[in-house]
Amino acid sequence: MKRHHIIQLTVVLSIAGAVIPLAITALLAWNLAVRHKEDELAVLAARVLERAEIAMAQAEGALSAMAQRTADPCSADNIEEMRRLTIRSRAIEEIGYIEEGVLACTSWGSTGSEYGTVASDFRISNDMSVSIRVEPNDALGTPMMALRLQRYYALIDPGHFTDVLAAPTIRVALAHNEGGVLATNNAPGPDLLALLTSDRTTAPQPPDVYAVLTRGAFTALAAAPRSDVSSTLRREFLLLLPPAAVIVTVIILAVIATSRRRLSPTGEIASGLHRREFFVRYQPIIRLEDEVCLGAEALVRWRRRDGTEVPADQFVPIAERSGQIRELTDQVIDRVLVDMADTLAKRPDIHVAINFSADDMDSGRIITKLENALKGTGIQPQQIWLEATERSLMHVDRARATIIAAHERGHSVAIDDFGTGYSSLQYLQQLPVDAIKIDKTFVDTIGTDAATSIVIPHIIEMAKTLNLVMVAEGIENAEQLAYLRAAGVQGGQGYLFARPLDPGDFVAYLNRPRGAVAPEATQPETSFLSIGP
Ligand SMILES: Nc1nc2c(ncn2[C@@H]2O[C@H](COP(=O)(O)O[C@H]3[C@@H](O)[C@H](n4cnc5c(=O)[nH]c(N)nc54)O[C@@H]3COP(=O)(O)O)[C@@H](O)[C@H]2O)c(=O)[nH]1
Repeated sequence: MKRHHIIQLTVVLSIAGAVIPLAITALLAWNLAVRHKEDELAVLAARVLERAEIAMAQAEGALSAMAQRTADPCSADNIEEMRRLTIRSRAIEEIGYIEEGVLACTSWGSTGSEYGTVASDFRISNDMSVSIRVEPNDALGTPMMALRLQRYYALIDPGHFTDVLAAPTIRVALAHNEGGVLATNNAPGPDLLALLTSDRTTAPQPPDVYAVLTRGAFTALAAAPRSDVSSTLRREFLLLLPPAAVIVTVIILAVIATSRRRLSPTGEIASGLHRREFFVRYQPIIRLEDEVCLGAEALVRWRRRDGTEVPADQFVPIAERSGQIRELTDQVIDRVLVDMADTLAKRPDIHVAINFSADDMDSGRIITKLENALKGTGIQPQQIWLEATERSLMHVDRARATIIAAHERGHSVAIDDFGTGYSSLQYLQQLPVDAIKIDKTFVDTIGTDAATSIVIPHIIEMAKTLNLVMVAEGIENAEQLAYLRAAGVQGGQGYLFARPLDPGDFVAYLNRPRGAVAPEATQPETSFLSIGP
């Protein structure tokens, strides 16, 4: 993914990382606010039910008490008792006695007025019936509910059930299972009343927040408009905001950290490895004696998606530090075998030197990797050289074990950049390497009066003493070539011969007619590379 795409994605994910948790928080706050409102409404509905139950119980009790009296129903004593029961009960408005359709007396005295035919709407028990809407003759105002036992009746104002202390926006209703809606307060609409009378699960959901409670034969409803919820919503949202802010911060930090990682060199190398953007160029290695090409050094390159080519020294050290060098080495080995399988199989006199890092040399895992990779390719292990810098061989014991294992399989091993590291005679004696590659910095001093120009004769002497093959790096001019050839350095590479080449160009270079010995004539025994285990 390109840099600006990663930055765009980071911005989008950061915004989403902030918006989504805040939206979820708002939704959660809304649900909590609704839940709290529903709880408040349930308390109101419970109060309505309680009032209804108490009122009914009081009316039933009063009627039973009156029915048990033996005195003349409309005697002064009986009327006094009716009045006493009416006054003692908050719910009962009136108790009366009916005789042959005539209201003989009530708690307020004798009347003699017509009672009329009042149909009963439902029965509480076998002998107690209820009429929901009774218009009392003495016009107490609102329609009343009448409970009747034998000839006694008690009038209850149903408004008393629903007349609970609540905000004006709160709508309340009470229904009896058999009698339907008994009382309402603040005029609940038909959609709310439907919740009392029909199946609540199938009834259309009203826009209001509501609570419906059923106890015994009564069902009570309390409802509030959604706008009432907003007052508690703010409080709930502010309560949830601190944890939401923490989540948002964590998400944004994680997004930024991930994109920084992806934008970091390590992240970019990881993407490059994932997309296998690394490829190999081959710098010819020349036998100085007759300038015959005997092989090549594999030098990794990175072609980014935008087409830019990154040189090895800009990413190899990073890959070494980040532990990505293993994957990189593996991809280089695979690439070399793909690029060179045909050429190496046809030309057993040719070798390719692959660079390995400290991690590769310490772990020794490359030996197995090479062994597996070479299987069935027709390439001889002798044709793959291992190159490692002196710094890569610092853990002498582990490096020696890897070198020995390489020898056992037929590979040769060269110390790269010789002279720039910790090279000492003792150190070299401990490592059974086959060749040294004299670093370019020393080759550069040939023919100059640089202070380091005196080093190269010593390196050459030391290598000869230890019977090591020498390959000089970075030969750029004829003077350097002449000096090295005269000093007995067997091999060399550098821009004087060729720059690192693409595989096809290297094969063409290898087969070039100019000054080259015919491939058939270039037999391994004539090569300085015929050394080895
Ligand atoms: N672990 C691995 N290390 C690798 C691998 N491929 C390369 N490397 C190491 O990276 C360092 C830089 O290498 P590179 O940029 O490829 O440079 C090499 C040559 O291009 C350059 N060269 C060769 N001849 C000349 C010359 O005449 N003049 C001149 N100015 N430069 C020249 O030198 C580098 C050769 O390096 P080496 O022989 O290995 O020292 C370098 O340390 C590589 O080792 C890899 O796959 N794995």
